[in-house]
Amino acid sequence: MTPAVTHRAPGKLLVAGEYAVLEPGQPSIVLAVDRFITVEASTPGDAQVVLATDLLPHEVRMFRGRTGLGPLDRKDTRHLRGTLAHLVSAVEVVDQLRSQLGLAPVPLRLTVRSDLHEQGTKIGLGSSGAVTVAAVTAMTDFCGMPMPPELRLRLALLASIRVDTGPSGADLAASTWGGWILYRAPDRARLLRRLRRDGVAETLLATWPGLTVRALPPPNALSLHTGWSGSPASTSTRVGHLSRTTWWHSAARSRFLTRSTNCVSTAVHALERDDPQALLAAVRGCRRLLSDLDHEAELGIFTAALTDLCTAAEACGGAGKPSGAGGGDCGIALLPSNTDPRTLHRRWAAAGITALSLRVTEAPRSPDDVSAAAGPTAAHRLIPRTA
Ligand SMILES: Nc1ncnc2c1ncn2[C@@H]1O[C@H](COP(=O)(O)OP(=O)(O)O)[C@@H](O)[C@H]1O
Ligand SMILES: C[C@@](O)(CCOP(=O)(O)OP(=O)(O)O)CC(=O)O
Repeated sequence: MTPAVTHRAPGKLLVAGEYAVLEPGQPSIVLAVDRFITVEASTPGDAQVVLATDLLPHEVRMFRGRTGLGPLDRKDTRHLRGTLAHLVSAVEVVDQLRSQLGLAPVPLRLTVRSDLHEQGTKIGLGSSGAVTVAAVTAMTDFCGMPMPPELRLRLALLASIRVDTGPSGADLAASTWGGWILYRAPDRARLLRRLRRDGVAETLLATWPGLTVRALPPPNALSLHTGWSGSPASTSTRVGHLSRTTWWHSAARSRFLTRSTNCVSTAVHALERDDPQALLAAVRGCRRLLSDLDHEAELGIFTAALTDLCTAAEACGGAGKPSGAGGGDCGIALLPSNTDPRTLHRRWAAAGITALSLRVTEAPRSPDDVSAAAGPTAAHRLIPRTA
């Protein structure tokens, strides 16, 4: 029996560039934190595929059909489009890749444990991205086809866009590499069309215009703090709403994209020069940008808790902003390292915000380890060890 393989992928926080990063080629800064989703890939009992996650009270046994996975018990059908959508898509993408490489599907059990939820409630650390990266990595290792990070990111992106072409994939990049990351997204709608036309293997190795991943140096003189607003928020609702507004089709959108690019560039230069004051100014700029977007497009980004979170960070001499789509979930604050964070945490507690004890995960050893530019040169790495 093939030995079980376990992989854990970290959650993420967005430092700069949210909403703008939805546009292919627009920059964002994302970082990975030390809360994880863990996926074990192992040999199942009597079904071809078994998915077990702590989000469901029972495991779901499945068969492999001509068009993908189906549940053995029809009562489980609803889970395939809901809670299990990302896991199912990850399995189907790896199955398609193996089939295109002339390899048989591998009997598979995936067992998932999430630390990105509090009592079953997501806290906004990118659980869909982390579960996809962890599942793809555990599966490809288990099947004897270990891959370099850039191919794992691409497989995870393909799995993700089969569920929804909306999300940028910034969470996938942070979960794949860890540390502070500069991320630009590819055109997901175009990728999905290509995936349907050419299949996984060919799409995986094509050039993906717009996609960039680069490691950034962490700031040395600032501490990072994360506050949980206590309420979960639906990112897809906000992103879907935005694309239907008149704002989306107006000149205001291109002004927003230009301002966002400037904010991210200022933050990147501040990180590269290790200039804490410049980074704080850039993060305050990101807060103002999101606030203007909120007013213009009426997205409900700034809840009372998220506004309090930012105000408290600035009152303590730092900078704060929502992380991601807002409306709830988390926000971040950066404080000068010589500032006692207890004042911030007291202010947050008074506003009903929970300070989460999170640290940035270890970064890639060198920026050269991070490259999403893998094209056809990576083809040989697809050939599995056991083939
Ligand atoms: N522990 C888990 N097990 C299986 N799937 C998960 C798990 N955590 C998240 N997911 C997938 O991610 C989806 C949640 O995505 P989303 O609402 O975007 O949350 P987040 O903001 O944390 O990414 C779930 O519906 C499910 O498909
Ligand atoms: C709006 C965004 O640019 C940032 C959203 O970040 P969130 O952290 O809100 O997303 P979830 O991981 O689903 O919680 C959308 C995106 O980049 O996909």
